[in-house]
Amino acid sequence: MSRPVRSVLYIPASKERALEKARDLPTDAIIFDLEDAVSPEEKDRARDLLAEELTAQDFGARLRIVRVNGLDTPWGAADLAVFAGHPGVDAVLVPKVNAPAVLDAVAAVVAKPLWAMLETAQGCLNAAAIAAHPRLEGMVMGTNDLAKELGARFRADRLPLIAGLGACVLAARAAGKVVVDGVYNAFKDEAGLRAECEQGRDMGFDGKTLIHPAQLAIANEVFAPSDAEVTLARRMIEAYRAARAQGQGVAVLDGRIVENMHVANATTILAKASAIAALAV
Ligand SMILES: CC(C)(COP(=O)(O)OP(=O)(O)OC[C@H]1O[C@@H](n2cnc3c(N)ncnc32)[C@H](O)[C@@H]1OP(=O)(O)O)[C@@H](O)C(=O)NCCC(=O)NCCSC(=O)C[C@H](O)C(=O)O
Ligand SMILES: [Mg+2]
Repeated sequence: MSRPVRSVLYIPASKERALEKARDLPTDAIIFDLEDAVSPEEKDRARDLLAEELTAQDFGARLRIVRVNGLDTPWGAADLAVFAGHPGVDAVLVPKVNAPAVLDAVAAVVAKPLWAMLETAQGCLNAAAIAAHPRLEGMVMGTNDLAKELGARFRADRLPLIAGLGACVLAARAAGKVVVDGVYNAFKDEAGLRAECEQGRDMGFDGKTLIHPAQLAIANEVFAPSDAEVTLARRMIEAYRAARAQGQGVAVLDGRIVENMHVANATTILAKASAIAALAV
C-alpha cells in the first residue's frame, strides 16, 4: 500500500504564514501551489519564497508536492527550472492535463514523480491514457475548473460531475495510481465537507484535497478505516482461514459470504490502518 493521502492541503506559495504553519499541521500531503492560488503579480516572488522554504524547513513525513504553472503559461518553464531537481520536492503536479503529451513535455525536464490535475472535459475523456503514463504517480481532481468547463452547477450531490469523477477513479485503479478528490470550497461548512468526503471515499478516492486547516480532521477521519471496519476485516480474514482449513472456498460471517476478493479487500483495509498508525509515531 502506498503512503496515506487522506488529506492533501493546498498552500498558496505566496503566503509566508501558511507555509510556516504547514510544518505542524496533521496533513498527509501538501500541495504547494504556484498556479491558481497565486496572482500573476506574485508568481515570481512565490517561486523564490517556496524554493527557500523547501530548502530551510522540515515538513516531516508529509508528502511535498509542488503544483507548477502549465508550460503554456509565462511561468511554467521557470517553475520547472527551479523545482525539477529541488531536493525538498517529492513530486511535481501538472495542472490541466488534457492528454499524456502534456506529461511527456514535463517528464522531459523533470526527473521526479509526476502528478496530474484532471480538470478538463478532454482530460477526463483521456483519463485512462493519462493514468497509464509511466512517470505518473497520482491524479488530483480539479472540480472547480471542471465545473467551469462543463457549465455545470455546484450541487450538494455533485451529480453533474459524477461521470468525470467516476472516469478518473476507474482510470486510476486500472493503472494502479493514487487518485485524490477535488476541494470543498465552503471551508466553514463542516457538515457539507463531511458529506462530500464520504461520497468521495465511497466512490473509491484515496483522499481529498483541502483548502483550509479546519478541513483536515474531517478528511483524516473519513478516509481512514474506522475501528469497526478494522475489526470486521480481521474477523473476515479469520473466518475465511477457518473455512479454507475445512476445504471450503467460501466462509459465512454474520450472514454474509466471504470469498477471496473480500479477504483481499480486508487485507487492504488492515494495511491502510497500519500505514496511518505508523504516521502517528
Ligand atoms: C481560503 C483562505 C483564503 C482563507 O484564509 P484566511 O482568511 O487566512 O483564513 P483563516 O484566517 O481562517 O486562517 C486561519 C489560520 O490558518 C492559516 N491558513 C489558512 N489557510 C491555510 C492553508 N491553506 N494552509 C496552511 N495554513 C493556512 C492562516 O494563515 C491562519 O494562520 P494564523 O495566522 O496562525 O491564525 C485560505 O485558507 C487559502 O488561501 N486557502 C488556499 C486556497 C488555495 O490554495 N486555492 C487553490 C487551490 S483550489 C484549486 O485550485 C483546485 C483545482 O485546481 C480546481 O480547479 O478545483
Ligand atoms: Mg484548477
